[in-house]
Amino acid sequence: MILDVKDIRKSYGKQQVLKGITFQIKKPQIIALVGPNGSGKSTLLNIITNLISPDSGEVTILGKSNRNPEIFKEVSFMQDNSILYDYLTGYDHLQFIGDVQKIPKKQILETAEKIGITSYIHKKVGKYSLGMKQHLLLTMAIINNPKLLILDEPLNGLDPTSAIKVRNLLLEICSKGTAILLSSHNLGENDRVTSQILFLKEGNLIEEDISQYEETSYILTVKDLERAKNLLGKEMKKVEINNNKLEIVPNGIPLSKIISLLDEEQIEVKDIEKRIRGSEERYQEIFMIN
Ligand SMILES: Nc1ncnc2c1ncn2[C@@H]1O[C@H](COP(=O)(O)OP(=O)(O)OP(=O)(O)O)[C@@H](O)[C@H]1O
Repeated sequence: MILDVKDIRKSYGKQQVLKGITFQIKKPQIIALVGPNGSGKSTLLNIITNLISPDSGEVTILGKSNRNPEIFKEVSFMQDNSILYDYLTGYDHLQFIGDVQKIPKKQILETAEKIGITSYIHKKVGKYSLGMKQHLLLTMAIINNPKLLILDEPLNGLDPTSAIKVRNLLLEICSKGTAILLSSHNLGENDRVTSQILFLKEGNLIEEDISQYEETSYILTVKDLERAKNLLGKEMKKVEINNNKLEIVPNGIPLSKIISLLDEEQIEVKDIEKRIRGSEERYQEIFMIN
């Protein structure tokens, strides 16, 4: 077991932010923690990493209590950039962690190279852009090759190129045996890297596998709707007529096959629209946004 969170409760004054949060991470995988602003994501991550105490409940990481300082050799937490010192360089920050955790300089420089911060590593952090700070924070979080990596909004402030790079890096780190728990508002990005989502709603957790609800569908404008529906209905997971268009959930059957089936019956396709139902749609259902 990598992470075992049991019945965590936390209130600030009369506001009950977490009402009994329980979940586990059993194997290396990427899990996203999702919820509206103020839903308690940071509070939960801060409790898991023992930065704040819960009112009740327990967190066990790799078989040890999260209050045991030993675990932080194998767990990293990437927080927001307020923990950085403007008057120190990126390398100063990395060296500090390296000294505390006895990480060789070579490993520090290799990690910096991998993330792509080498060109500005000796500049003062006060001169860094938001994206450069995010990259430094990520380097700081992974230099000890943690077994559990916890990231609060890792893609915040990154341009698309950097976000893709970080996403690929997270997938690579995970494939080498690190479990990753991240909070993120970027739902489309989450779908690309995560296998599981923890939706935090009104202090409770709704835990879901993305594969449960991720679905590709095609909306086809065709000449002969009924005939097309009867033809494809036998082979596809779902075929419906909505607003004079054919909605198809193909269940793995490629679009080219759909087109050729229709073509064989001389049914003309005038337009095709692809829709991917992912965590964004699920988020709307859970948090009832119209
Ligand atoms: N130290 C504190 N004292 C009082 N209330 C707090 C404290 N920290 C957080 N809160 C309140 O607890 C709730 C949850 O805050 P938290 O920062 O955990 O949410 P979040 O989901 O991380 O939000 P965001 O997406 O905006 O970062 C909010 O209503 C917040 O105002």
